[in-house]
Amino acid sequence: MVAMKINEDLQKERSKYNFDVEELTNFLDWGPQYTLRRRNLEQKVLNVKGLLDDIPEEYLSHKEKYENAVRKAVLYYRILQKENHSNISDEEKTRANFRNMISSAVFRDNSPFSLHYSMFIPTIKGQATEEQKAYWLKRANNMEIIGTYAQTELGHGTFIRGLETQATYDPETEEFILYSPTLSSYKWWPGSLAHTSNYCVVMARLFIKGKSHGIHPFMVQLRDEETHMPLPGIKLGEIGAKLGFNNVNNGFLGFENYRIPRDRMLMKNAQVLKDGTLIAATNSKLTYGTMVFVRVLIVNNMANLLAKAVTIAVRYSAVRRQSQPKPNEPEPQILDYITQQHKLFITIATSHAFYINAMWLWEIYFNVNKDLGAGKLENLPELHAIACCLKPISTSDTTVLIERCRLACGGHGYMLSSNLPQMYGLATAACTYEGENTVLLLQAARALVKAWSVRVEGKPLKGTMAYLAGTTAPKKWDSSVDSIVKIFQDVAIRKVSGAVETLKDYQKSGLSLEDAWNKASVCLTAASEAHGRAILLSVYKSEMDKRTASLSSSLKKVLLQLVELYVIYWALEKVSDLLLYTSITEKDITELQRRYIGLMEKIRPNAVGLVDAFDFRDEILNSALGAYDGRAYERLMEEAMKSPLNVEPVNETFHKYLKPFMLGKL
Ligand SMILES: CCCCCCCCCCCCCCCCCC(=O)SCCNC(=O)CCNC(=O)[C@H](O)C(C)(C)COP(=O)(O)OP(=O)(O)OC[C@H]1O[C@@H](n2cnc3c(N)ncnc32)[C@H](O)[C@@H]1OP(=O)(O)O
Ligand SMILES: Cc1cc2nc3c(=O)[nH]c(=O)nc-3n(C[C@H](O)[C@H](O)[C@H](O)COP(=O)(O)OP(=O)(O)OC[C@H]3O[C@@H](n4cnc5c(N)ncnc54)[C@H](O)[C@@H]3O)c2cc1C
Repeated sequence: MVAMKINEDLQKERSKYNFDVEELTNFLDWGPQYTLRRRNLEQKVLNVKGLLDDIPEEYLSHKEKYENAVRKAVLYYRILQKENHSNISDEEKTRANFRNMISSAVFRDNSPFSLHYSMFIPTIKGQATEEQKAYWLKRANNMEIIGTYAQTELGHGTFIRGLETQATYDPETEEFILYSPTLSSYKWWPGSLAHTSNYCVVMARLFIKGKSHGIHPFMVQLRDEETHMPLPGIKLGEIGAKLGFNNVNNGFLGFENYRIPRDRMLMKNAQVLKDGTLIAATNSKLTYGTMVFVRVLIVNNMANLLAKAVTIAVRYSAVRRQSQPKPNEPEPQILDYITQQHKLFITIATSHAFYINAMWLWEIYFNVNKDLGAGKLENLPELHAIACCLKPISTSDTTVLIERCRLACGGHGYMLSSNLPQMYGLATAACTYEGENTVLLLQAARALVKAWSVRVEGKPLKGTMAYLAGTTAPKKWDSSVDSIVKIFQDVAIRKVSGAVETLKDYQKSGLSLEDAWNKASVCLTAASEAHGRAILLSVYKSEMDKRTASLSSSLKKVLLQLVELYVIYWALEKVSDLLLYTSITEKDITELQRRYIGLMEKIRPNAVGLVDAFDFRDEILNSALGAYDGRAYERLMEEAMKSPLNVEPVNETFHKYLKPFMLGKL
């Protein structure tokens, strides 16, 4: 084997760490056993021939991209499927896959099967009866059928109660008749829907004897299992090219009185009996369960995306040299510029903050799910409220920080071969899908306004809302990390109380609740963001205090530096709130700024170590700029040579257009 030649600057960086990189990798993976599993799986998958692209995806046409993605997806999921056969619980599977990013080695974009795994299977698990599960889950897990989740329509995504697709029960034949009454009722967006899936869960409005009974899930066969032709009564197609997700095969779907048997309604929560009697769900929002699951998954996924982006940007910043601040001295590594550290170190810390919050949120999710299984619904609203804050904050912060990583790589970050633009495309999509961010913050605001009225009644508040019982009096500034975290809760209390007051004032002025809500909605989303930030900061700090107790003192020190950096970064970002709601002075702010710079200096020697600890194989980073060996320039040139335009020295457009044009003949 030829020894890998490592860029000298990177080599030097790697001799400077003052913590154990492997210990941090194990910590991030939720335990060393999961690091081992993840690496074994990566080894198995990435050795499969034909899985990685010779020609980068971006040089393919729209059609070729899809066809290539399906080819690779089949190879990839066959291996994953074998792994899934092992008899482990969903909780264990989640931990094992917490930092599984293999699919980004296979697709710079995303997989045409991602909806099958992220929504189709979870919907069967969450919405089907035991009997239905026994049949459909087996088929779906074996990939005998490929499915998706079709909820959004051309006319409505956010407002689920406004969906128009009809499922009318016919007791004569014991069938549902699916019908799309308008253009706006066409399903629009579901991934894999256009040409990949042959089944899908359709969310449709149930009608029995002319009466509407709200939205329910139906298992619908779309295509013939043998020929893959759309079945009569089904109108299917692809919605076209997008900013990202071009492998994902997002589609449209309409129904022309398409009949399905009664047992195709997923009936765990609500049932339609043969004679058309409806047994309603104990809570109509149980139908929204898959969305809650994916919102939790998204926080997890954002931590992974950020870790990838910052690995690329930090390694590149260690090998890139630019400018000459001191005469007669070599150009510094751009990583030595404080402004560069300001772009990057917060991204490392944010990734950690999201990992820790995602672990915490998964535990809550599993507990609520167990409760639901036992018929206990009381903790569902809190889970929904937390997910409605953390999903928007994690996706919007990730989008901003990936873009910052791209900018940190200068011109080379703009290259698709850096993989940063594609990652931006994936992150910004998540700001919209699975509940548009503003809309989710407004959902969280409903819960906060309710919590405020509980406080006003003098009743106790629970869980993540308990702190809202605190005083609204201005706070004395104290710059310890614990105090700043607490102050973020105080800021949230003030913002919630301010938003409630604003809402009431508008109502008092004669507006209806709905109009007052609309007028107050900027304050309401700000209150939800403040609540979400308070959760993120306090969970990151308290879980880190707990989880680092068993770590070596050297690693603990580095991790707590990142916690402090994160907390101070956000204090400085939200300084206007601190000026409004605490006794902070200009001098305190200057001290915070100095402390922030001091922390970056402490983190600087460990920067490459911290990103090495994310432990992404080069295939997974899939970037010319971020590989372990730091050969960024060589890889940029290698990637450039893959451009189809470099195959011939003179392009035919010269003879066809340029020459006649220059000769004045065109
Ligand atoms: C191995 C490989 C695996 C690969 C994985 C790789 C990882 C990648 C990550 C995943 C990739 C996925 C790819 C992309 C997937 C995108 C899929 C979609 O977008 S799909 C489409 C996604 N689409 C969307 O997300 C649509 C967004 N829209 C919505 O969710 C809803 O319409 C709404 C929530 C906005 C309003 O609903 P509405 O019915 O009008 O409700 P009201 O406002 O009237 O509130 C009434 C009461 O209900 C309460 N409540 C509400 N929800 C819930 C809940 N879930 N629970 C509990 N409670 C809930 C609420 O709090 C309120 O309580 P209260 O105040 O009265 O006490
Ligand atoms: C990449 C991608 C993949 C997707 N995959 C799927 C899928 O697999 N299956 C599926 O069913 N769907 C899917 N979707 C659809 C997605 O879930 C919806 O686009 C999303 O829920 C937002 O709904 P919308 O498009 O109707 O936006 P709209 O609700 O029309 O939002 C437009 C604007 O209106 C504002 N707005 C809307 N309602 C309110 C309100 N009540 N108060 C204040 N402001 C409001 C929003 O904040 C936003 O600024 C996908 C979307 C994308 C981008």
